[in-house]
Amino acid sequence: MSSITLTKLSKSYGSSTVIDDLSLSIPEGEFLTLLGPSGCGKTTTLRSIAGLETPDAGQITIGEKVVTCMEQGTVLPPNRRGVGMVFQSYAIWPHLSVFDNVAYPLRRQRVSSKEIQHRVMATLENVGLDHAAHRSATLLSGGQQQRVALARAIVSKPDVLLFDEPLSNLDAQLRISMRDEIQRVRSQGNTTSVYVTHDQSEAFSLSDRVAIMLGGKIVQLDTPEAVMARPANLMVARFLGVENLLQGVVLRRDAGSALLDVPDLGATLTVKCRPGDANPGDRVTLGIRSASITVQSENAEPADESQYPDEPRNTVSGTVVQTTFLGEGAQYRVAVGASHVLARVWSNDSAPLPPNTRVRLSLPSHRITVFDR
Ligand SMILES: Nc1ncnc2c1ncn2[C@@H]1O[C@H](COP(=O)(O)OP(=O)(O)OP(=O)(O)O)[C@@H](O)[C@H]1O
Repeated sequence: MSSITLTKLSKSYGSSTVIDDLSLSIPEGEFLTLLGPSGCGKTTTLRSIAGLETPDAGQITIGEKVVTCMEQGTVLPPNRRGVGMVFQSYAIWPHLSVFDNVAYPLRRQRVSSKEIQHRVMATLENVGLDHAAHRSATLLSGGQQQRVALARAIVSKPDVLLFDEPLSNLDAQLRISMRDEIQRVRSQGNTTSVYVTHDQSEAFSLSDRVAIMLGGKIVQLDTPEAVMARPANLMVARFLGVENLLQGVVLRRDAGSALLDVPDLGATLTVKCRPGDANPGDRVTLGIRSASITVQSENAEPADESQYPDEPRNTVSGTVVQTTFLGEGAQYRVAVGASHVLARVWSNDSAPLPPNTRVRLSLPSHRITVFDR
């Protein structure tokens, strides 16, 4: 187990800056995910930690060891960094058996054959592949090949585990079982881990903290819950798929909340916000997820909202223009004022409301995020 520190890391290809003066500290034992859209520089950052890519500037420390320091010309090769890596493409050797694939890093370290036999079999057992030890690795399914890659990454008990989109080539079901496998293996050794993905659900389910990367920079570094609840800015909100983004103007400000005029909805809304987030006259953008909005037919009894006695519910009226049945619940596109609002209902307790139904939407104030325009 080692901490990882990146200091002022930069990398360009021609005129395109891929990592832009990036600094990041990952404490011992943490599972951190670099999450961002394609091309934002996640893989290049990960490969720089592994020693498979050389940055133009900056320093990387693993534990006490400076593994890259461009200012001093230090670049340790991958096999001297104490890292294990799992790639999207499995990267296992087709001409070797499962056993020999996993044994490979130990043989490079000149570990005795008795010890190799013991450690490889124990690791294969750990990932549920001991029965396949002597099969050719290429005869295994994609999911099993990725388990071989995971076993090979952990067999030498590295200080750090690096994962480059390891689930991308697997189908939905295998993805979940491999994700659980990574979580299990990781929690056994509590190895410091860096994981790269563009998939939010992977990032949120595995990580202690998530670093959102956009354009070669980390724009938000937080727990999964905090990233979901409070995207740092509008670009992060868009990347995370916050469906409803509305324009507003701040009318009034109290200690913990603000009253906003939202002409698109023809309504005023109260939102929770931090001091300094919104001042009277500010033009802002409001973000709210479809799943945070409650939908009710106007003919139904108003919902019991006593669980949030001090919470302004921001109720607005509208007309359903589109209903999409999602298997588990439904999504509604609702015309409110001059705008459309997306709302997601998770329950199948009653039949989905058909188009043209008049509805009440509740937009809980603590679920609305305010962004500078
Ligand atoms: N060897 C290279 N030569 C030129 N350009 C490169 C090279 N490697 C990466 N790039 C470019 O650098 C940018 C960042 O690549 P990187 O793979 O780090 O992004 P990413 O966020 O991991 O994206 P993805 O999820 O698509 O892999 C991309 O525009 C990519 O085309």
